[in-house]
Amino acid sequence: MTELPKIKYEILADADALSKQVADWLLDIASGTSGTVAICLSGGNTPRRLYERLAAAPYRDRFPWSRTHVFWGDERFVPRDDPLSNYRMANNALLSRVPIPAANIHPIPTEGLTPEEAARRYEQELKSFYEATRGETMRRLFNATLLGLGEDGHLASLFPGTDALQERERWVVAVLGVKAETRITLTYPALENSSNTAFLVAGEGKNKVLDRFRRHDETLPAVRFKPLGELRVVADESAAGARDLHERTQN
Ligand SMILES: O=C1O[C@H](COP(=O)(O)O)[C@@H](O)[C@H](O)[C@H]1O
Repeated sequence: MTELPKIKYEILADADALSKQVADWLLDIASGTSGTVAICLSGGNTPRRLYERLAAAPYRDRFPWSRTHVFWGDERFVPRDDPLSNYRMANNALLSRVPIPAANIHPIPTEGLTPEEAARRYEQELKSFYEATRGETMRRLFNATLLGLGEDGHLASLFPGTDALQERERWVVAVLGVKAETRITLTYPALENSSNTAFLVAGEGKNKVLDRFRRHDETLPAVRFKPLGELRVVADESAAGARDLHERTQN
């Protein structure tokens, strides 16, 4: 039988409480890290409130932005100003509002390249960053990784039934033909190389998939994710369902 990873579940009253919990968690990690802090951001809608919170007091002034680098776990292959762009969402909600150096922002390229070239280029950027800042101390690629849980169990743009799920060498691949727009996604080996990871899960629409996740339904890409560091699931009550309220940690 596959050994189950230890997962910490945190169930918060609503999406606002969820965003505060995750903002505090990120601030703790960043403050407790000496030197460069690398955060892998998620896209979609769920993290928007968190990003807005980080851009406001007290987080805006307390966060060590000057030594923080941000990356993305996945991107839609659209121009940066497209409403679907994960970069655009994070930039509007957070990055354009805090004193983070432009050189510390590492968007997935989506213009002037083929999807395959974009994936290769981002992989090279991640590897260069890793070698420059992580090699000597054997630290993880990311200090913190944020992930969403899609209703079909996808994380980043690792969708059920796709070849990307089998990838163990490449750190970044292009995913064509699943969604209307091509995606660029980090693969399991890159996403798993994180000291701390949190799935952010909010809203009633996530009820069924979160239930399947908790039952370790291995058909879900999110269940097959086995990070090297700590893993937590931070959910609101509508995603978790009332029966979960007294059952907050699971091995
Ligand atoms: O398409 C995507 O969806 C997932 C889940 O988004 P959510 O808003 O339903 O939590 C997201 O994590 C990913 O970055 C995004 O590209």
